[in-house]
Amino acid sequence: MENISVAVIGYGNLGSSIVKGLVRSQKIDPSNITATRHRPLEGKTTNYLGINVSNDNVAAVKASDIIIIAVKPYRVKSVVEEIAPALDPKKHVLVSVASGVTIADILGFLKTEDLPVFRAMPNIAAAVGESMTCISAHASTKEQSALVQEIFDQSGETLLINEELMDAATVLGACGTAYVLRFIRGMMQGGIQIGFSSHDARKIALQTVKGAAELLISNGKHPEEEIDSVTTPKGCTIAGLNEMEHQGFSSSLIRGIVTSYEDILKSK
Ligand SMILES: NC(=O)C1=CN([C@@H]2O[C@H](COP(=O)(O)OP(=O)(O)OC[C@H]3O[C@@H](n4cnc5c(N)ncnc54)[C@H](OP(=O)(O)O)[C@@H]3O)[C@@H](O)[C@H]2O)C=CC1
Ligand SMILES: O=C(O)[C@@H]1CCC=N1
Repeated sequence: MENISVAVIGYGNLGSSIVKGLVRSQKIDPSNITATRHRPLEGKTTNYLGINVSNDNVAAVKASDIIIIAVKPYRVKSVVEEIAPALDPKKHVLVSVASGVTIADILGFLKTEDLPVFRAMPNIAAAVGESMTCISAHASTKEQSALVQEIFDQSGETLLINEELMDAATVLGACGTAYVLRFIRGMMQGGIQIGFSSHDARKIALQTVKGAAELLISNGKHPEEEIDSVTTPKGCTIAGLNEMEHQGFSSSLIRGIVTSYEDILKSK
């Protein structure tokens, strides 16, 4: 990976998280990363991470091997059409992280089937090396697939999936960050009501969420098995959990996930 150069077209919430994850990994020299944005830059063409920043998508493509498209879905067509003449199938690999835009859409914008095109669905925890990134590929060699996976491995866990599951991956793995953050906020609100300062409620909620996830990551168990270890018969945990379920806790989560999924399908 050391000699690979990466262009991130769209240095926004997700694009900057991907870049931070890559820089943090120290597997790629920041000077080999170029990120582009739409708004005019205020003078500096390197930023605090040591990467190149620019408004010139075509120059960024020409200077890079891996091109990550991280603009809003409705901008993918114009950006891909803009950079298409600069893309060389022998050199470049294109990766789109845009929600709901298929590989077939991108090939249509490119007007070629020859370029290796990937979809990847990371989340903003890439910035701290803890993303979950699902990846699917078109017309790529094993080496190209391995390279794209290695790039996203630097910012968390990766999973190769069939593209038909990419919208589901978007909901569970990318929107999922927001669902979990809202859960944490709810924990904090409850914690404050029963006596903690916001600061301490935040600390307790975060470490409790992290600990619960780490338990399952380390032992591979189903959550309900560990819930059994927490719920004392006639105890306070089961009383609270059952009340949460009476109020529709799991059901609202499932419905929210399905609604997000339907929203992506509607946008097509
Ligand atoms: N946010 C998330 O958690 C996730 C987002 N995604 C996908 O990632 C994509 C980006 O989302 P997000 O980061 O939230 O969006 P943002 O609006 O934060 O970022 C979009 C970036 O694209 C830049 N941009 C716009 N037009 C151009 C252009 N013509 N050339 C170069 N750059 C341009 C913007 O520039 P400027 O800053 O100057 O306005 C901005 O930096 C979307 O397609 C989304 O579906 C996928 C998974 C998770
Ligand atoms: O909400 C969105 O549209 C994007 C896609 C996945 C996460 N954020």
